[in-house]
Amino acid sequence: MLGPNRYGKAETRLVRVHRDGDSHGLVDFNVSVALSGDLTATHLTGDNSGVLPTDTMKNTVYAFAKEHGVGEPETFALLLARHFVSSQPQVHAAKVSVESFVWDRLGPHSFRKRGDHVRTTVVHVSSETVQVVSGVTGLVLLNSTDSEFHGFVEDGYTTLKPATDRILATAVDARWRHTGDDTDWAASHAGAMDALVKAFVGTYSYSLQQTLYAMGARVIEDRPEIAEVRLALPNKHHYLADLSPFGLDNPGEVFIAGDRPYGLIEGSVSRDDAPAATAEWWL
Ligand SMILES: O=c1[nH]c(=O)c2[nH]c(=O)[nH]c2[nH]1
Repeated sequence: MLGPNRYGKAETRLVRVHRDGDSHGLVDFNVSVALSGDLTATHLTGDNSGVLPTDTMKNTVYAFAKEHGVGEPETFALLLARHFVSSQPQVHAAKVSVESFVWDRLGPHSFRKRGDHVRTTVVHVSSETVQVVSGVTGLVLLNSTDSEFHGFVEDGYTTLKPATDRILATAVDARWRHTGDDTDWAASHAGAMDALVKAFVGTYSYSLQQTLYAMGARVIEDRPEIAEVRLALPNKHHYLADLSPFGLDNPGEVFIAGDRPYGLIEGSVSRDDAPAATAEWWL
């Protein structure tokens, strides 16, 4: 029996220049489309009469970028998702994901790509429901103190020493689900980012788990349009270098930046009255 299925064009790379006079605007997106609906025939018999080619989806991304311009990623994703659901009767739901790469302006037509985090958007549209999820990935943060970790379980395999002053560092992977589908997306994203960063900076931490909850709670407190936040926080361990063989003291100054393995702390924080999600949206 054929199970759940969907199909689409993944990772269409779109760069849109808005030539408004001498000062140009630049938008740099990676757009993925996934459609689901009445697609049994193509799987079971190869009857493609209900299959909109993924090549057409890619073309639609570029044509819409020209015809409608490209503003906020949420707006562009909603436009595309609604188009596929409303124009193709056999398509019952569309998921459009956008990775948005930020370029800082250097001049009227010159830009420098920001190397760190990527803004993300995933919208799900069906004939009855709309769900908008915004987020960020690869936002690297570090506190060089105000972090402790002790009081943990110790069994026969535990070697970790309690820490009363350590580096706490992570690369934030966060998604947040909006209550509605009509918000000032730019202001909302900037506000959520600000809340995440301020909570990381301002929390005296006894575990990355505690910091995770503080970050999610701060977003929920600051942003009424957001129903739920999901966070995946790798614990980017920094190990104190042992300099005693060289007769050197090392009171929290020289560290070895660890790579793998890393702790991975994941969790969700939601508003008490958050409406239920209408589509799956795990990280
Ligand atoms: O903040 C932390 N949480 C943990 O669960 C954990 N486990 C560990 O070894 N180090 C840490 N640090």
